[in-house]
Amino acid sequence: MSALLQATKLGVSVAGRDLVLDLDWQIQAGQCWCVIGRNGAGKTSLLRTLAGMRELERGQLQVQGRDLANWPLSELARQRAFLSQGRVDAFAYRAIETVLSARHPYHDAHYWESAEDRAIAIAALRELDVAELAQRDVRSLSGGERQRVAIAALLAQDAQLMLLDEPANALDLAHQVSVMQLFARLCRDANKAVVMVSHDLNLAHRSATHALLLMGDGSWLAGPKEQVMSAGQLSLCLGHPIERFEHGSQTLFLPKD
Ligand SMILES: Nc1ncnc2c1ncn2[C@@H]1O[C@H](COP(=O)(O)OP(=O)(O)OP(=O)(O)O)[C@@H](O)[C@H]1O
Repeated sequence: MSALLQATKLGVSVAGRDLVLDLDWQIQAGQCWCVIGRNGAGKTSLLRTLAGMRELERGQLQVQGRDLANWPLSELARQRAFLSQGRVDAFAYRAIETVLSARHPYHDAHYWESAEDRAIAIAALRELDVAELAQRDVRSLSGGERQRVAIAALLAQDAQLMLLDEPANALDLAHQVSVMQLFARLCRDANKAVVMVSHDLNLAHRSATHALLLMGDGSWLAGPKEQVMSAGQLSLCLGHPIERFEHGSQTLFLPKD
């Protein structure tokens, strides 16, 4: 079976600087990838390229064996969803409306949302613990509440591949843990795949099965997390010495003084 996403000799550069060089990478159903790198290493640029929101400069990118450029947009939107970092709401939409808008890729045959769309949207808001905010103007929500509504919309889109730029951003501790557990569960039990950018090594290690380290000079390292998330590799990647500890069933990473 084809990989959900396959990059071959993929290159990403910005303003003449190579951020990612010759990336050969496959994402399979059931895998949860975290993307790690220091500020400016190219994580967002890579994610936007994978989502088709940034022009493919070098190499090949295939979704389920078909070149990304050859996917009709609404069909692609049923296969992959993208959660961007930060959002600006200019208009007075209710939270439920922003989640329902994620159902548009399923509306080829009808304009208005169906009862099923509504049920899916409400279930997604409940999953993210924001059902009671359904009728609120999104502009009145706190940063963390708005982020959870955005994740609810992503769930309602029901794509197999989810590309997430810092999904735990702005969330309190309890919701950081529950959201990361949710993505891990969707990969493990619902055959989804996740690629998420994270600056929190401990949370990332708990939920991910695999890791992609971007070294900032174009080089990269990809593989199962136990191979890739070593203290040495992470120290190199993040430009600061890091220690790795095993604590019961948990792995912890701490920066050295
Ligand atoms: N339009 C642009 N012109 C010049 N440089 C840009 C442009 N867009 C992005 N960059 C630069 O490209 C680099 C990669 O940016 P990117 O947002 O992908 O980094 P990142 O790894 O996601 O960083 P962070 O951890 O800070 O979110 C940064 O140095 C950024 O300043």
